[in-house]
Amino acid sequence: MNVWKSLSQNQENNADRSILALFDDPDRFKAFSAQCGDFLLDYSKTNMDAEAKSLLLDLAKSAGVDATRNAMFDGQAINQTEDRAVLHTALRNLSGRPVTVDGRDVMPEVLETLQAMKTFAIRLRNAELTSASGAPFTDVVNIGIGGSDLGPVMANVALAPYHDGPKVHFVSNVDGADINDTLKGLDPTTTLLIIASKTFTTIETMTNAETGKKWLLQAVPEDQIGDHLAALSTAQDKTAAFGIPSDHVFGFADWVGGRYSVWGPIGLSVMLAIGPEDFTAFLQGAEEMDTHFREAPLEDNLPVLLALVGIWHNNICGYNTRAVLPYDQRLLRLPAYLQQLDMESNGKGVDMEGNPLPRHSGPIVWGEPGTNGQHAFYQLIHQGTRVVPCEFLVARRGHESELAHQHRLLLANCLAQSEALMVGRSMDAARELMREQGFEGAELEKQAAHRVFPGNRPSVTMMYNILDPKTLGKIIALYEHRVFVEGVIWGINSFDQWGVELGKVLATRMLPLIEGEATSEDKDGSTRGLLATL
Ligand SMILES: O=P(O)(O)OC[C@H]1O[C@](O)(CO)[C@@H](O)[C@@H]1O
Repeated sequence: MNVWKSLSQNQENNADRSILALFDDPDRFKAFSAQCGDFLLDYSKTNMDAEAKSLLLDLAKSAGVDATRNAMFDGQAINQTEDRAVLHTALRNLSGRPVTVDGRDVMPEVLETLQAMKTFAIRLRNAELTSASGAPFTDVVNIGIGGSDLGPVMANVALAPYHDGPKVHFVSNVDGADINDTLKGLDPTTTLLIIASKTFTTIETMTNAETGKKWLLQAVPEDQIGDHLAALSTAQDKTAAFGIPSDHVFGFADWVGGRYSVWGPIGLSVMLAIGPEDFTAFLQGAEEMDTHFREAPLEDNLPVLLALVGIWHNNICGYNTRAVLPYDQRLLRLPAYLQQLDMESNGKGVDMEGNPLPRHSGPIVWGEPGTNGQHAFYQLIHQGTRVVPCEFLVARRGHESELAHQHRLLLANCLAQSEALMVGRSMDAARELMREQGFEGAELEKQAAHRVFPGNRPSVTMMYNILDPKTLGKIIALYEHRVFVEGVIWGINSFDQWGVELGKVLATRMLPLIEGEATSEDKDGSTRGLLATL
């Protein structure tokens, strides 16, 4: 029987399996958790049993996860629709181990660029590299969108305790409100604008870059404007045309995907905020996870296991979303970051050969930090008609040692939520509760029904010592490889994003209609109707 069928069979045979009952096995936690250093992945609170786990591992083996992973790390062009290697891992290959693309070792150039970023960051942070007036830069604005924004924003918020450089801001949306509100409080004479765009053609970024440049020109002489600009891009001809001096341009190759780019030049704003040393620790954390992913056997391999949990919930149990719930306020932007990483990578409908997929690909990823979410959408997670697998992340300790009691409360809430999801509350327990409150008869029955928690709802918990740069690097690399493994199992290309193209093309054609320079005759009735109201 094929493995997919065996997995479905396992699930059908155990449709009423109780997650809690799986803990009758005293070794359940040990067998269904794995570690990479202090980072622990607990997937014991899922309804996966030993047979299902073993079948899932067979699935990973038969899909060739090992071989494709090696092909990725070795620089083969696994992004087939763009004929590109996929080498974000080279950006954190601090060992300098040779990585060849088309017969050429790319590592000398990668390390040289990293060194150039460090030199730039040190000089700016030490006020050796100054604004046109000679004053130190107080503020840095990263103008970018998608992968040229979400990664640096997420890391910047996550690493707030390590900020000791200029204040870093982010502008992404083409909505003028974004740049207007960001620049409003800033002084152009002490602000550096970083234009972050892999292609240097993205309409939102280039429009905001022009607006930003005009804002600078109000206070900075035109011939010195270059002092206030930097660029992060693969398109160095375009950065020069924009007026950015070559020593303020940090390039990278096309084998770094946008949503995988925070590790290189796109991370410059993070490096400016936290300093090169902490940025290097961020890379080291990712490098550690890379080594673990390459070397740990599949059954102990965190990215593989997290991917298999995802496949189990999505394809076998039929749960179509997953909630990322960091009990770590500084991971506020992690869900948004993972939405791009996961949904842009694995939101695909055809396999490598272009054939329609026989089963669902990537799930809907969403989330918010706890405990805030508890007072918002957890109602649905606990009592709604849909099952939402949850992914909790929590540190063993916080940075605020003087507020350790608050951290204990945070931990208590995190652990209580996964317990509540699994254990639930039976009708009998709810009746008892209502009886204690003086209800009886039909009213007791009615009130009790509202207080039942079905339970048996799955979650995974990831625990780490503290959210430092190294741990953040590990978390992000873990999720990158998880997305990769899931993609390999579905047989899709996780590294292109053709699904974003059509909207871009239509927006370009729509603009003249909005500006009244073209007629809307060939548009559908809804679009015509909407245009008519402008
Ligand atoms: O860095 P760029 O080239 O401006 O692209 C920004 C983003 O746009 C996308 O291409 C999707 O629209 C993302 O994949 C990418 O991260």
